[in-house]
Amino acid sequence: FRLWQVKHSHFGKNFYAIPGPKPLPVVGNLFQLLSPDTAHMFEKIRERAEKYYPIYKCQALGRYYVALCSPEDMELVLTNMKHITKNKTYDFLQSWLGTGLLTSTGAKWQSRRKLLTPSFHFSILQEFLKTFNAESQSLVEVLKKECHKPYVNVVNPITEYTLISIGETSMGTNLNSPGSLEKSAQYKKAVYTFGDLVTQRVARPWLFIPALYKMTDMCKEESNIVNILHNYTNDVIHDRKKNFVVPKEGEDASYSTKKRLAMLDLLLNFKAQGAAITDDGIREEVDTFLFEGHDTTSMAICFALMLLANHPKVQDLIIEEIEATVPNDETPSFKDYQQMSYLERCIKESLRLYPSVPFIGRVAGEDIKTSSGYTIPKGCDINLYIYDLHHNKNVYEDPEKYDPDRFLPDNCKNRHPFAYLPFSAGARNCIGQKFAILEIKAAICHILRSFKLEPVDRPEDIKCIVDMVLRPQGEIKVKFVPRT
Ligand code: HEM
Repeated sequence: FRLWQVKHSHFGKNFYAIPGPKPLPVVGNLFQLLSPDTAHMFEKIRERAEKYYPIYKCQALGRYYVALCSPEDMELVLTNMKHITKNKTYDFLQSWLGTGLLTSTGAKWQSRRKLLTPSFHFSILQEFLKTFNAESQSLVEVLKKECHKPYVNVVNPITEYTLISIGETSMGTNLNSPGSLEKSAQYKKAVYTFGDLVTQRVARPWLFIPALYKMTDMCKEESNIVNILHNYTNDVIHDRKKNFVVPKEGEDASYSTKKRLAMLDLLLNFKAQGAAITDDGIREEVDTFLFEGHDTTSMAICFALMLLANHPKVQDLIIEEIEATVPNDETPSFKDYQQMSYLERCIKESLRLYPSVPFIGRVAGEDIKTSSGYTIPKGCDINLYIYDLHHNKNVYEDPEKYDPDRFLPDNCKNRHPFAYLPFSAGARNCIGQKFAILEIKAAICHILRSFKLEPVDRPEDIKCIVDMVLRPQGEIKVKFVPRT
């Protein structure tokens, strides 16, 4: 009866008019969504996106969503404040991230976004650059010890680099002390396990029912994992609290600039001023930023290194640019990195092929008339597939080719403004995008100055999996040859 009711409602009439894989009675598309493994699941999503471009619908056991892959439809959703609420998938992150900036909505999201934006101001990023340069140099030293091997799985050392960097910058904490290393390793493992649990749950709509989920071993595992994740962030906050001195009027705070505080200092200061934020409120933001601020940039650097290893001429051009900008192996300044426009194009192209956040989700806050004439009904979940937008032949010629020149100003000018969305767009775009690009530039610049990269994995060898962040199923292997 419920299904009949939905089918004949305003919601159902519009939803069922949208094309998509044929649903079975009662279970809908359940068997198309369930896959033996997360790499297979990843492939299936790509197949559906190609077959039904620019829009399709899926439905399983009372869960309804519409998938979008075209620039026109992405623009409709991302530019309208009515659609800023995240969809059901994000609810599964809340046991870990609470309702921090990534998962919250409405007035809470608005006030936190306003509060936290200054902690990524470019004057603070200039300060952070000291850390990115120093940590990139430490990364090079780690790679020097590994480069005699036939290859390095870059995921481990690069994740170490990005985790230490976000700890040192936004959190004002040293995650590289002897006591922290084991905990950091546990934390990184827990992030992966959490992502896997969420993916398994999203593919099994019956586990959306809390009472059923609570009876599973997955739920028990999730609560152990969340404990590990929260203990880690509690330590970060505790450590910073010990060293943080509330700045007096007109005084500098350590780890921050004259006028602006780094992210955790800003929250601690906000609380010290008597503002309405609890310790849990601080923890949910630290959880959010520690995760978003290291896992995304780590995967971006790993995929970029693999692509560069496969494109020696691109490496040569980057080296030429670095040498022209910063001669004599000097440490690049903020301005130097800004001038490295070829390096920036290479990173952009790498993020096109491997967007660290491959999809984002929203709820339609009102009916949406799509570019192809369908209506997404109010209240429906929407998945925006950034990965498929970036790989679509309607949007990019020869989409699988790595070609940094796609981002030359002349080659961009006729492209739809929503054709390239690694950092999303609109009000809920990535707050850390400038931080990310600077951190990635510093790592690649230091690595290429010290090593020539040779291919081990080819792009076609790498299978990605469905997760919160775009990841390979296994390793990302690159050979590092020291430059003499
Ligand atoms: C290559 C690196 C990165 C990529 C590709 C990336 C991508 C994205 C995307 C696509 C979103 C929108 C998510 C959504 O709508 O659900 C987002 C949001 C966000 N990102 Fe990033 N991100 C990166 C790095 C970072 C860094 C370094 C930080 C922090 C230091 C960060 C913090 C956040 C936060 C807090 C949000 C939520 C913003 C809001 O809803 O107001 N990200 N990011």
